[in-house]
Amino acid sequence: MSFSSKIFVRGLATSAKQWSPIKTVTIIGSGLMGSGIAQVAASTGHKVTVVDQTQDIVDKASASIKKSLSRVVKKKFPDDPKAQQTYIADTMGHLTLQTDAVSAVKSADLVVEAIVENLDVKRKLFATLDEAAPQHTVFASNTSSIPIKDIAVATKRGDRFGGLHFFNPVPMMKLVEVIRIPETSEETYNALEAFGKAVGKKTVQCKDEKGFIVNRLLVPYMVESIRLAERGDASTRDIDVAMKLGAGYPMGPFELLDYVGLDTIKFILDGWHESDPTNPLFQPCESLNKLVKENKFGMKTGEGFYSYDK
Ligand SMILES: C[C@H](O)CC(=O)SCCNC(=O)CCNC(=O)[C@H](O)C(C)(C)COP(=O)(O)OP(=O)(O)OC[C@H]1O[C@@H](n2cnc3c(N)ncnc32)[C@H](O)[C@@H]1OP(=O)(O)O
Ligand SMILES: NC(=O)c1ccc[n+]([C@@H]2O[C@H](COP(=O)([O-])OP(=O)(O)OC[C@H]3O[C@@H](n4cnc5c(N)ncnc54)[C@H](O)[C@@H]3O)[C@@H](O)[C@H]2O)c1
Repeated sequence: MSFSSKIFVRGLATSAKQWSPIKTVTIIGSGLMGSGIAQVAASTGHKVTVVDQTQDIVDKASASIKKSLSRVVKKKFPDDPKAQQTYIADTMGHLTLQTDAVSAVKSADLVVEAIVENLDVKRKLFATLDEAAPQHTVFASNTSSIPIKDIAVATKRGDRFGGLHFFNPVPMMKLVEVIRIPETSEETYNALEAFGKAVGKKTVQCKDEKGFIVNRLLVPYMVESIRLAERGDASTRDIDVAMKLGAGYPMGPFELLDYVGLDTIKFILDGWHESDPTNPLFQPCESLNKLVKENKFGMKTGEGFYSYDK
């Protein structure tokens, strides 16, 4: 085979690899979001490896995925226990949970990061994975608020980097936002969008701007709800009832704040205030700061705007 045709074939092979659908996925972070993303990827036939820091954490993630699956199958296969068990067994059969991130990316087509919302920790992780993952592997972050470009700079694969922003709870929320940075190649964007659809979500595309689409609208709405209560215009309960019955929302803003986590919302708001200090929507919120200072993060700690049985 001539030299030029070898280049041509290799080129096709390389680019063909970038065009082939994503089949093997590694998810780093098995918390609220990582376990949900793993669940929907495994239940749609993808080979999934989930990584977290300790065996105890991944064991807990396995239990939480099984618990969520048991809720899903009751609706998917009503009155058919055999089909329910088969679906759960097949999904769990596609899942490997471990604590070694480097070995977990060795044969990944896609790596989705869903670890703590901390830029330095995300950058450190991606820099390590960039050395370990194959050339064709696409990287994506599930970050709520950090610009994807600020994470991607830690790697040498900006053309194979994007954002996949899923919503909580992942098995129930039908949307995934697909975010591209200027370097994201067409092949990468197409692969990310196809993966979002393959796991059963509706995809939307947005620029790498603050909060992408949903959070840019939802976080200010939730914080404005707190300011409305701070002014004494209405109680948290009445504001929740009003938005559920008056606007058809499944949860009121204070229920949602406690559901997503007050620490997460404060992190997002503080980041946006720092980068745009005069924007009235991003001004610090006293009640939010007080609850977070008291470690009252909402459902995850048993108390936020409301109290929960832990
Ligand atoms: C900040 C981030 O970056 C971005 C975000 O994520 S912002 C947050 C986005 N998410 C939202 O806005 C969530 C809004 N809330 C909702 O959509 C709904 O309240 C909800 C889907 C969470 C719960 O559904 P709802 O009908 O209100 O109540 P619920 O009785 O808990 O669930 C009904 C059924 O849904 C299914 N379900 C709910 N949660 C589930 C889960 N985690 N796993 C599997 N199935 C679930 C179950 O079948 C459940 O029936 P069951 O209780 O008999 O098992
Ligand atoms: N909670 C939400 O509603 C929501 C929705 C969409 C996106 N997000 C984003 O998803 C990401 C994860 O959020 P979450 O709510 O699942 O958090 P979480 O705290 O539930 O889970 C984070 C997990 O990452 C693990 N982790 C941290 N550092 C790690 C490392 N270096 N290597 C491996 N694992 C590590 C932690 O042990 C933990 O299990 C964040 O970037 C967040 O902004 C959150």
